[in-house]
Amino acid sequence: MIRLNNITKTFVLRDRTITALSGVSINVPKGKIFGVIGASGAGKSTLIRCANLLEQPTSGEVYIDGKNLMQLSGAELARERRQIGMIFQHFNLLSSRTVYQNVAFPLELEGASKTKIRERVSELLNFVGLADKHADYPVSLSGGQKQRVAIARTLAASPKVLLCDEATSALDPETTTSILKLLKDTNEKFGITILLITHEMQVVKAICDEVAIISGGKLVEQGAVSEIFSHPKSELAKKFISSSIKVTLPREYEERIKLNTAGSGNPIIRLTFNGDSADSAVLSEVAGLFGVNNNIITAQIEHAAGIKFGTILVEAQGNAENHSRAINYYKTLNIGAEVLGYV
Ligand SMILES: Nc1ncnc2c1ncn2[C@@H]1O[C@H](COP(=O)(O)OP(=O)(O)OP(=O)(O)O)[C@@H](O)[C@H]1O
Repeated sequence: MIRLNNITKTFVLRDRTITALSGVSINVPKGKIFGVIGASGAGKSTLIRCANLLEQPTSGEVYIDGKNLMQLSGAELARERRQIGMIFQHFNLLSSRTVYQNVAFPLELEGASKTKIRERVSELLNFVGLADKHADYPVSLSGGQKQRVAIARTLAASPKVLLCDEATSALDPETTTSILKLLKDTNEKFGITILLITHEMQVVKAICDEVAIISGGKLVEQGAVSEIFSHPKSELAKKFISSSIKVTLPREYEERIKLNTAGSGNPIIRLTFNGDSADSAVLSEVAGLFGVNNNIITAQIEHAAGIKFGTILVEAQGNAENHSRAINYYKTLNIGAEVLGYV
């Protein structure tokens, strides 16, 4: 549905030339949600803006639903762009229009009848959960509500494709979750293909089917989310994945490890689960097999595209010989086991 072919974009400034994108190709199948992740300055915004030619690539091709946008006349491109919705980090609502009038705007441009507008706007406001706010102005809405209006407005034009430019970056975590759910519902209910850019692996994990990782304007790695999470190849992919897992040893344990210079006692072990790890009741297994009981200190286990991964920090009890047997056993199950110290 969206195919960016060997896209290069250079910006020529007075004193230098910036290569924002260098030979980037991505292919987003119909009905999928595709995430592009990268750090600040990686080229994400430039890439998504190339997808509807808000930014004209220096070279390469942009196909939407089989049409090469770069070969279209101005009028044809304008028509095609109506099929490509876009939502932004800062919502871009019309402040002088009510919620209803914002959502009605694309339909008015199309010349739809008042009845058709009324029907469609009320359907969409129900869909985004804002039917009761129809007469309010954007200024009185929360960030999440504004983004809901922006999504409803974009859907009013019945797009085939939705481009999301850091759509949740200005929102708190709870609101982010609800907007991501709304995007997923939009994808499922209307079959809309979504291309989104983000700097957060949480967003990719929550709703994307496929992901591309970019850095310095180049594509580093791309594939199914389940594949990238289970077998990340690049250092950058590994870094983004670990940044979405925030498990740290409580200070009290750090102090105790520092004080225990003898290196004996109960080991504190970091168990790391990735897509290759056996999905078994491993903590009770090691208790049964080796007499090693584990006291869970802290843990974060996540799911992405059917893959379970994450980290558990445990204090292992029992004797030293059995600890190393248990550690070897974890390794046979592809569970990372690192001793952080002893308490
Ligand atoms: N209009 C422009 N003129 C000149 N340079 C630009 C322009 N737009 C982007 N760039 C440069 O291109 C590079 C990629 O920028 P881009 O905004 O695409 O990155 P990004 O990954 O979206 O970053 P962020 O997450 O900070 O928005 C940066 O070096 C940026 O300075």
